[in-house]
Amino acid sequence: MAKPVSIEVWNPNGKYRVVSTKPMPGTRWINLLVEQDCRVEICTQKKTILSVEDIIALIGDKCDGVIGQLTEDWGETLFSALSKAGGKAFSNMAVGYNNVDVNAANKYGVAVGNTPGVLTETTAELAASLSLAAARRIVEADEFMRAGLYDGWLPNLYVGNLLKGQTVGVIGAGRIGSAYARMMVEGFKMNLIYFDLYQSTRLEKFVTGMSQFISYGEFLKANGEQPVTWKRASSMDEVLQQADVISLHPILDKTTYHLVNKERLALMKKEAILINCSRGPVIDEVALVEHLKHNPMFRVGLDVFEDEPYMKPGLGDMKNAIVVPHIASASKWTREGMATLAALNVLGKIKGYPVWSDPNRVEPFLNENARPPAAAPSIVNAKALGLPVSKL
Ligand SMILES: NC(=O)c1ccc[n+]([C@@H]2O[C@H](COP(=O)([O-])OP(=O)(O)OC[C@H]3O[C@@H](n4cnc5c(N)ncnc54)[C@H](O)[C@@H]3O)[C@@H](O)[C@H]2O)c1
Ligand SMILES: O=C(O)[C@H](O)CO
Repeated sequence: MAKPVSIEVWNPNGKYRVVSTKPMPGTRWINLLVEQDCRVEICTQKKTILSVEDIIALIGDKCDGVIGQLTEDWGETLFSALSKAGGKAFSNMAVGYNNVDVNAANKYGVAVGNTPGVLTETTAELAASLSLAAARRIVEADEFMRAGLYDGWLPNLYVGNLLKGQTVGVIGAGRIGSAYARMMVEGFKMNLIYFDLYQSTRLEKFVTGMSQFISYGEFLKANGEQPVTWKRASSMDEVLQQADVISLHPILDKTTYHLVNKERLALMKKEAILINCSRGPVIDEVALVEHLKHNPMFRVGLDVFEDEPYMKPGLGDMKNAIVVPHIASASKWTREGMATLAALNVLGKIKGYPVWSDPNRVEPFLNENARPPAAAPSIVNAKALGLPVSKL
C-alpha cells in the first residue's frame, strides 16, 4: 500500500501526468506544462529529502514524467516504477546527475534530463565569493564584530591575502570552472593554472587572445600593468603545488571521488585557499578537517559536503573554514531557469520532440517573451536511447 503524500494539483484534467518531487521557483515551468495539456502534481510534503518509497508513492500507477532533485536516489527501483507507470522521462533540476543511474534509465528507456548553462555564472560567482571571503577572512571578522569585540582599528586585525598577482588554480575547467577562472583573472588580475582531462580552448583564448581581439594580458600591458600569465598543468598535483587559491569544478564520478585527499592536501601551500562548489565527495572531508587543524593559515570555502546535509565531525568548529548549505546556484533567475529547463526536458520527451543540438545554448528556452523551441533542452542519454536531434 502506497504511503499518503501531500500534493498540489494544477490542471486536473490534463492528459499527461507530470510529477515534481518538490515545489520549484517561479510559475513559468508550471504554465508551460499546463499549456501543453499536462496535469502537474507538486509534492508539498514537509520533508527535505524524499526516500525512494516516498517517490514510488508519488509516481503511482500512471505517470508520464518526473522532475526530481539531486538529493534523490534515482536508480533501478525508481526507473522500474516509473516505466511501469508508463513514464518515459525524468529530469534532475540540476546540472550534476551523480544521483542518477543512467544505465538503469537506459534499461527502462527513460530519458534523463539535466540543466546545464543556466547556472554557470551563478555558481562561479559563489565560488568567487567564497574565495574572497576566505582570502579576506570576512566571516571571522563579521562574527568578531557581532560579538562586540571590536574596540578600535589595529594594524594586525584580520589580516588576509591580496589576490592580485597570486595564482588561481582551477581543477575541472568546464563551463563553471572556466567562468570562475575568468572572474578571478579578469576581476582580480590573478595568474591562472588549470587542470582538466581536456584542453579548455575557450578559456585559453580568453587569456592569450584571439586573432581579432587583444587578450586580457595584452590589455593589461597596454595599460601599463603586469600582464597575467596562464598555464595548462600536466597533472593535478602541479596545480595543487603552485596555486594560492584552488577551486574544484569537476563532475563527481569514480575518477574524482576523494580527488583531494590527505596526500594531496599536503602538497598544497600552507596558506593556500581551497574552494569546493562541485560535489562534497571530491574532497576526503575527514582528511580535510585534520589538515585544517594542523594548518591554521590554510583556509577553505565549502558549498558542498561529503555526507550532505551533515558535516564531518570537527569541521563546523574550524575558524579557517567557511561553510554554506549548497547554495551555489541559488540566484532567482537561475533557479527559475533550472525549473523551466527541467520541465521542458520532461515535456519534450512526452511530446516526442527532438533533443536540442547544443545543451549549452539555453537562452531560447529562457526567453519569457517567446514560446520555447519544440525540443528537449538537455537529455544526457539521448545517444544511448537513439533520440532524434533538433536541426535548430
Ligand atoms: N554547488 C552547486 O550548487 C553546483 C552547481 C552547479 C554545478 N555543480 C557541480 O559542478 C559540476 C560541474 O558543472 P559544469 O557545468 O561546469 O560541468 P562541465 O561538464 O562543463 O565541467 C566539468 C569538467 O570537469 C572535467 N573533469 C572530469 N573529470 C575530471 C578529472 N578526473 N580531473 C579533472 N577534470 C575532470 C571535465 O573534463 C569537464 O571539463 C557539476 O557536475 C555539479 O556536480 C554544483
Ligand atoms: O548540480 C547542480 O546543478 C547543483 O548542485 C545545484 O544547482
